Amino acid sequence: MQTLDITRPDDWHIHLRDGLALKHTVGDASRYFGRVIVMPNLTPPIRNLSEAKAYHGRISAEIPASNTHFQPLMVLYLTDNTSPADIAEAAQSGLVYACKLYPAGATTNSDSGVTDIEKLSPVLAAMEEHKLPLLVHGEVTDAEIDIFDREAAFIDRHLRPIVSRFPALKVVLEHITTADAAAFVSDSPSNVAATITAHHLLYNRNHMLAGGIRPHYYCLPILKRNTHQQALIAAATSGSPKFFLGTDSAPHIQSKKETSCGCAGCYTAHAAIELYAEAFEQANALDKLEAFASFYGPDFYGLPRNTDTITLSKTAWQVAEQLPLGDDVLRPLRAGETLHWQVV
Ligand SMILES: NC(=O)N[C@@H](CC(=O)O)C(=O)O
Ligand SMILES: [Zn+2]
Ligand SMILES: [Zn+2]
Repeated sequence: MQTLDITRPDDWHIHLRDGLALKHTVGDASRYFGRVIVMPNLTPPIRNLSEAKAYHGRISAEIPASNTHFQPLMVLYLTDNTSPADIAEAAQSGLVYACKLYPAGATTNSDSGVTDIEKLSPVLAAMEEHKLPLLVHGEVTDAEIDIFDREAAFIDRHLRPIVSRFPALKVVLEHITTADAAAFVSDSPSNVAATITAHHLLYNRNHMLAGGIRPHYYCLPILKRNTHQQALIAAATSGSPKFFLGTDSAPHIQSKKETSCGCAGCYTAHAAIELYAEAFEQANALDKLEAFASFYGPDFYGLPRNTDTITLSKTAWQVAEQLPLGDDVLRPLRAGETLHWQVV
């Protein structure tokens, strides 16, 4: 039987939600991930240190007592009202590891996001000064821009200017979906990086739309055409330290996905590293998985790499049709289908 030992991986982009859901999301995420960067897009969002502390407490309460490897890293949600003082306080706390820019209206729970990125300059300057990374949902929100072009448009309109105006600011373009994003990140200085999800490595828009519409593949930024998928696979398996693991596991109850106006987000926390292993194996690049999953993320954030390991084995297993989410259910990615890798 084929096995693969890798240094314990971290997830640099995950949605754990809140309340009753935490039991299930934390349960799945904490199986083998070390650190997870916890997205702050709750309603209301996590806007300052005191909200981050309270949320950290609610997450920590769901970590099994026997688990000594799992560590949630908190993120602030930038709004039009975020102040440089909020940034200084968060940076000095040791509890907050980044701030997230959601253009208002770009994605799930982004209504409180930033309406005018220009006005964010004092906050970005404070983040640069306090060495707090900026995490970006990189899509423009203009109704006239085609949904498949929103990431590329964001890079040209907003990201290039931010990167050149704040040259020491660490920037992570989250969940990239295009060749344009991969090229932008590759061509930028070393303070600019990107996370890549397993589902954007495994799928393109044909999987979502050809032969029937499959709402469980619908996420934002939306799956693009195959040529973009190929560029993401090339980036993830390139050995470049600018690209690292961020699942964007984003749970929504089944009834909110399978409806006339379904929510955006794919749930992958039940099988995250297993899905990445499949994608890397398909690209003949299993030897590149460890650095992508376990080295480049902490290196970018300036944190130590994990020192223990996990073992993957090539053993087929079937994903459940449904998983609990609070007092409801969700349909995980690949529900009812076979996966080929398993964590021992
Ligand atoms: N990716 C998604 O489609 N959805 C995420 C939000 C996000 O990461 O943009 C969610 O919170 O559901
Ligand atoms: Zn996003
Ligand atoms: Zn996300």
